[in-house]
Amino acid sequence: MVLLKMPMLSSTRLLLLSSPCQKLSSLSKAACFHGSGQLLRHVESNQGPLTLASLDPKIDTGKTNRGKNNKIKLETSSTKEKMGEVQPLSSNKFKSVATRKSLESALSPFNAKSFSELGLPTFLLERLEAEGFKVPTDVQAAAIPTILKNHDVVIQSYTGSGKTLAYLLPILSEVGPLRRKSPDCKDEQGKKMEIEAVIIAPSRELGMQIVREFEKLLGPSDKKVVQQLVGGANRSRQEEALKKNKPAIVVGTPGRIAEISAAGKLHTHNCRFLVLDEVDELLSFNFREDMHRILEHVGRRSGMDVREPKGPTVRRAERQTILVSATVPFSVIRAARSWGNYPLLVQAEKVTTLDSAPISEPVNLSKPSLTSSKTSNLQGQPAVTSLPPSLKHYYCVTKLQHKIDTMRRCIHALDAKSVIAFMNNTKQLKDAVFKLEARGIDAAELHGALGKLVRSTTLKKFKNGDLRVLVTNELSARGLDVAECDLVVNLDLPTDSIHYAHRAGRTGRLGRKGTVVSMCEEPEVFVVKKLQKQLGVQIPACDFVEGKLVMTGEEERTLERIR
Ligand SMILES: Nc1ncnc2c1ncn2[C@@H]1O[C@H](COP(=O)(O)OP(=O)(O)OP(=O)(O)O)[C@@H](O)[C@H]1O
Repeated sequence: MVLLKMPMLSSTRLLLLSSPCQKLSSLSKAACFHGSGQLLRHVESNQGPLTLASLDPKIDTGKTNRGKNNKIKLETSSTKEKMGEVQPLSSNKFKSVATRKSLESALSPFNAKSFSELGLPTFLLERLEAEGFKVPTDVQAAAIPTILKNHDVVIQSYTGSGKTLAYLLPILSEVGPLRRKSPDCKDEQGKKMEIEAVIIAPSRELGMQIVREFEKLLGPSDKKVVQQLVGGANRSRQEEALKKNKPAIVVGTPGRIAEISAAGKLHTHNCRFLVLDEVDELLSFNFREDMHRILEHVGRRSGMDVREPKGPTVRRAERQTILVSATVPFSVIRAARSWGNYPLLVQAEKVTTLDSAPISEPVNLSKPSLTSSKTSNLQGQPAVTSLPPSLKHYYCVTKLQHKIDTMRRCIHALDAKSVIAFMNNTKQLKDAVFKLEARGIDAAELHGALGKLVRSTTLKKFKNGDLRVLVTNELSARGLDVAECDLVVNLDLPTDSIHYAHRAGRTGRLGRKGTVVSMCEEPEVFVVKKLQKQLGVQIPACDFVEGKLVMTGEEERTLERIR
């Protein structure tokens, strides 16, 4: 077998403006990334110098009863480069993958210990066992002890590597019926229950998925401990449920959480955990006002002086802030420094200071500035691994009017069972579905303009395998977890490398195999080349001939030379 190895390059945000509509959305997002700092009340200078000694994980941070084995391994730099692998066509089997059993050990994210070594309470360990979670993933093994030690964290690890449980387990260790009960812990019956953890996600689908993950571990009798507060659902019913069930954990979208909070129906001043899942998306312009309210209110007691000296050795008087995403641009690092208390960066199995974080400023690659000094400075920076190592990437040049036909040939060539196809323009999704169905492929559209019932039903059908293709837009690019998805097709190229990473990450989850095929017209090939460079992955040209995927570009000739 011939392997082509190439070092990962810095995953700097790209701005590729290929249509007026994309241009607008990209620009507004870029504006918000730059502008998010203006939201912030605390400035960096409040925090004092950050030293490794001050981060000593063995120092007691105020809470008791922590596990003994949860020392945090701090690394001061993240300069190890990971190697991507590209295999020649002949070695590809393109089998569809349906179950956890099919994890490839070489690419598996499970190199860690057992859950019992991470300092989790017994009840929770029992629930994990019962639900079939046997071994923590690398990011879980690093993040769980760090959060249990009260550190604010930024968790960055590639898509499908288990980031949800990485924050959910430490929260359940401290909040709700599975928690570690310490002597001073008040009984629920003796004390008015308050919200102790708030989790924010950018979409209703992702919010509901997180709630299901909580419910799985809480079990049927305790599932009211968590409540979803997502948009699109009946607000007064949600407010009534809050009053009646007194949940300890709420999971929701920024708009709905901010709305209920502003109405005085959500009491979060004593909240201990604030999680922003897909934080880079939550920093976008669309969520700006709601996020401002949430960050100002959750876990912030009135009268508390937020300018008090901070430090990991000080008993926490305010919330613990946990920021999570597969992509961490500089705006997130800046936000973490401003909102957090000595935050640490957890990247896969490593825990480092934010100082050693790779900094990625947006670079507009629609201009011919690739060789400018700014770009060349980025070359030496460590790679940000946002993509699962098990993914295979290809692009296929095809005329606009032939894209659906090319996709049909792609699905058959790869024998793909569960496909997510992304388009940029919502209005074109229906037409794509119509054409796929005309070719005998079960498909449905999913986007934000559909009613909540249609959205839930479509997603359920896709997860159950009743639909072969889900045709969607950016709504489904973030967080959506469908284990069986074995192919992602970009019917339109994404606007930048961050969007590419999240779309691609819907397949190849948790070490499974997955393929990403981007369809483009000849004049767009340069965009693929730039994505390839930014992401540090090989994206060879391919076509689908006689029911097979064949590589057609210079990469194939390179492979021939190596052979
Ligand atoms: N330790 C584990 N053992 C087995 N399965 C796990 C484990 N941890 C997580 N999973 C499962 O792996 C899948 C992917 O996890 P999750 O959605 O948290 O990934 P993620 O890193 O948040 O991805 P994304 O960046 O796309 O949101 C989920 O179905 C989850 O239940």
